[in-house]
Amino acid sequence: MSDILIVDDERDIRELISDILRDEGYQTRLAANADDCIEALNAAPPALMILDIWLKDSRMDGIDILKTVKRDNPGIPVVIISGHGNIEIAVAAIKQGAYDFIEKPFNIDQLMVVVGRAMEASRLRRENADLRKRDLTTADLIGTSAAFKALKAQLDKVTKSNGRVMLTGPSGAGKEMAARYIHANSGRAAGPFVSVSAATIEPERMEEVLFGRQTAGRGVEKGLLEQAHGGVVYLDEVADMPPGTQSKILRVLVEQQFARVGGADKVRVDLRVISSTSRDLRSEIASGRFRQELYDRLNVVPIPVPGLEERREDIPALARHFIDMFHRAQGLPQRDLSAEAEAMLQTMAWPGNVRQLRNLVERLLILGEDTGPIEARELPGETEGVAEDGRVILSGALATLPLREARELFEREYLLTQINRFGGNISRTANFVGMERSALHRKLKSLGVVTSAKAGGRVAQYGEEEDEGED
Ligand SMILES: Nc1ncnc2c1ncn2[C@@H]1O[C@H](COP(=O)(O)OP(=O)(O)OP(=O)(O)O)[C@@H](O)[C@H]1O
Repeated sequence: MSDILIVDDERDIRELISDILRDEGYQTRLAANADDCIEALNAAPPALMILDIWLKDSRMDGIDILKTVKRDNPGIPVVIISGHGNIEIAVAAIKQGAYDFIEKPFNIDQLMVVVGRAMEASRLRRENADLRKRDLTTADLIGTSAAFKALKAQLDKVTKSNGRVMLTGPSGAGKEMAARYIHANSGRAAGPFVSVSAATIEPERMEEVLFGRQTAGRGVEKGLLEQAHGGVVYLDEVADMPPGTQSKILRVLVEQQFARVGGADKVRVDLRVISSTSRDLRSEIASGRFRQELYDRLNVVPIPVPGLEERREDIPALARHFIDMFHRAQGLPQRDLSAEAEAMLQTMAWPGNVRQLRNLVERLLILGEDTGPIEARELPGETEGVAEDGRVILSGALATLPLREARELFEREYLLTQINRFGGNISRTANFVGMERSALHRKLKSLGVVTSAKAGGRVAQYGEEEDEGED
């Protein structure tokens, strides 16, 4: 990401700019029209773009390309080249997000000043983004539960080797985080960590994205595998890999080398492969969707990553960790968690695992109060209920109480609800809940529930006795 993409329909001009910049030590890539430009952007985002406004034989002009870049790659600074006297267009381009402009004809010094400034801005922006990303992705793994400790012990063991690791576990449980942990604590920590999400790469572009491209005009554009040289390549959700990609990856693993698209040279890269799946690969293999040979090569050390519900003990520490993180990275308020909110978080269902917790914390910090602890009432309307798998979901209020008090609260609310359902009719209620009428009366009395025969409204309540409601 330290090269400059020069987009100009006039060959002399783009080559002149390129020569000047290369003399100054920059790497350049050239594009003559919108299609070449978009292709180059997709192959790898450059550190800077120099873009001519008028492009002949191009399906988009410079302003349209600028808009596309600002939409898809807002971090790339774009310097516009405008014709002499076209100051309005240059101003319009700046409004669309261009970093600066140079007017034709320009001299070398002007060009170098603008490019120097833009590259510096780009470097700072990247550094910032990297810092933020590191903050969000490679922070220490949080957890003290038994399930987490078992995971950590396995991760620590594999940091010392170079073996291929397959992380399994539900989505959002922290598989990529675990892979980053292995990388950061291994001998490859100084090398790159490159994440490949095969499902999101268009199958037609897969080879180019993975293996890179080699052309006479543009030289070498490194693919993801080459970018990961000396480090770790993380194959995310391998079960989502189209069959063609599975074969290609398998061949690289077997041959330990590959060729770039359009190139004959064999490229050898030094990689550690860590992959992940949230699906059962054995059944994917059985149904013919995943190749057994690839599975055997990737699954050298399988490590299961537990879902959040298997490590509820870690939820408060994780929630506090995310509060700190969002405070530092985004300036969101640093709030504590009330005991009820904490208990409620620990009893909720977490189908989206740690990611869901992180998103919830972010939402609470954005939408909630600026000060004071996060309270249970701010949490999503999860209350007691019976989950699909038959487990009871408890609210924070119940979860913080001793059993006797929790049972009393439950019984009172349960019986109130039933009496109201049956319109205050104690016989029918007793029949439904499976108690003798007299026993139910005693129970209600001990719980402080009074019933009222008044028509309409809530006919049973907790509190002062009004009259002996009867059927
Ligand atoms: N133990 C942990 N400590 C701190 N943060 C964690 C931990 N586990 C996961 N996270 C955070 O939870 C979020 C989801 O984790 P990650 O992306 O690693 O999950 P994943 O299992 O790879 O998900 P998917 O399979 O959907 O890609 C990330 O923001 C990550 O930083």
